[in-house]
Amino acid sequence: DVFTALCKMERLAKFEMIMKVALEEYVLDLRNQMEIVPTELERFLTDVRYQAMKSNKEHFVENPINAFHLMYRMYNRWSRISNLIMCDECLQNQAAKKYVDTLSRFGLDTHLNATEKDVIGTAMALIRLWYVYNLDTELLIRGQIMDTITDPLTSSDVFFITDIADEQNHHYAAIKWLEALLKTKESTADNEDNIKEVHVVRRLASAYDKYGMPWKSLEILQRYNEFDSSDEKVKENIAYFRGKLEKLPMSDRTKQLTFDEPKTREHYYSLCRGHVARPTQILSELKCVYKKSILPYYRVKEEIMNWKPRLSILYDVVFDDEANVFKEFAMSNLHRSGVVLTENTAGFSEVRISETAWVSDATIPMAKKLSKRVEFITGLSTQQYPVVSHAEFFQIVNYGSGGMYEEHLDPFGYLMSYGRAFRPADPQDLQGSGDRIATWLYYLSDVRAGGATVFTDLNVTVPVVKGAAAFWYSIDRDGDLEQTTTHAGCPVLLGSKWISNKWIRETGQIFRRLCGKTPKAPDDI
Ligand SMILES: O=C(O)CCC(=O)C(=O)O
Ligand SMILES: [Fe+2]
Repeated sequence: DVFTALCKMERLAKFEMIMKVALEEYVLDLRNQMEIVPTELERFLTDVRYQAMKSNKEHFVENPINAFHLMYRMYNRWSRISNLIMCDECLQNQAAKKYVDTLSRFGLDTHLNATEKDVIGTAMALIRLWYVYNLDTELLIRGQIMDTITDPLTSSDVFFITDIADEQNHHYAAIKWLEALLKTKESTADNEDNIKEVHVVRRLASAYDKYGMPWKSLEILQRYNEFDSSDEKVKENIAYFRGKLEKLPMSDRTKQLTFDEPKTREHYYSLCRGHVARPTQILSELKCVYKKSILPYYRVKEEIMNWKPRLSILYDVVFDDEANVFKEFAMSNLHRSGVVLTENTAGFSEVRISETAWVSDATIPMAKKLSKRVEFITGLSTQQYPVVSHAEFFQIVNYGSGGMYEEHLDPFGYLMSYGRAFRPADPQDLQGSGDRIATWLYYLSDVRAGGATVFTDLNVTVPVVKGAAAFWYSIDRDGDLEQTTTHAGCPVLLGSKWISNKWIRETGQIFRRLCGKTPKAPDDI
């Protein structure tokens, strides 16, 4: 997959530049051979010249609308063009051979090519961002997200996106998007793609019908017919819906359009938007301190976000060049992030859209350095041994377009002993090192918007601040799970989010995390 990591999408945008050059050469060669250049190819080349100029700019795909445009073009248009050039008999042609050669000379690996899953992934990203951040649908279609503006979504883009939304049971979104598209159609004379207002009207009517509101479909069509009665299809549709409605009992005519995202996630979304206020009583007890480390000369800026369980943000704990070393390492080692799914199985799932690389302290000196820093600041051991380690390898993560990680707890053990039926992926490892006692999360990048780490029980939103780290205990001093450390990584709205996790295990901390005066005493690090 490509959509699952922003850095892969950036590579894809660069890849397109090379494809564009190869295509230009191909057209030139055809002309020199006095061959006919297919009009589709000519038209595409004009478009792609203009597009690739923009998509080659840095940070381009960090905008999810751009990410969608790029993927859509790659999957739908480039693949058609490639088929056109590389058909069996065409490959006899010198120009076509050269085209293929140029691509392979640049080592363009096929797995970087966009697949259907990628286009769907970037379309779903737009839907997700729209409902999580309450984005204005019309503005979004016009290409605006917050204060950034880019190429609008065309009518056929919106048709594609709403089809995906419908398939994935986001019917509310599909209807709202079509309604907004209709409004933009009404307010502009734009009729690109030959998609006219009437086409949108009929789609919207059909979407309402599928949703179980055929009377709304009828209403929409009738309204359109009053204004323009020349369309025969609309008249047919009106007759069809009249007939359908007559057969429908009155009791089935009451359904209204309602927001269909699970209610349980609404709180998580509010936190992502930064809209949850905490009680003044709690806020008044929080503070910022210069925290002592285990080195006598080293102190760090700590913002305490919660006392029990202890949750803090540490500032200026990783420098830009250090973060770059991690990112560089990760870029060539990324794989889709896994999650524990069921008994004994780990896997990929839609709850986590990102890619991951693991790095041990022995692999690169920077990993050792940053591990040690965690140890200096927290006082906990991060020592790695061949068998039983005190902490895990660093997990470096890059999120994808609209990428997020839904609510979860970091320790594995709760899967075993806290009422859930299934066991962790690697019980042997847990027997040796114990469970994840604490999480240290380095923020290796800034983002323009979104992507906060939110704690849904504590009502804490930790923003993405490059150079900072979040640190919290997931298991209390008594060895019990801190259920309230349930947290999530919010969808990234604008930007490329990089983090690196260090999970600290129970073993090795016995003389480092001392008991409190009472079994449940808050941590005081
Ligand atoms: O990306 C984030 O903000 C949270 C990530 C996280 O919770 C995890 O990787 O376990
Ligand atoms: Fe986590």
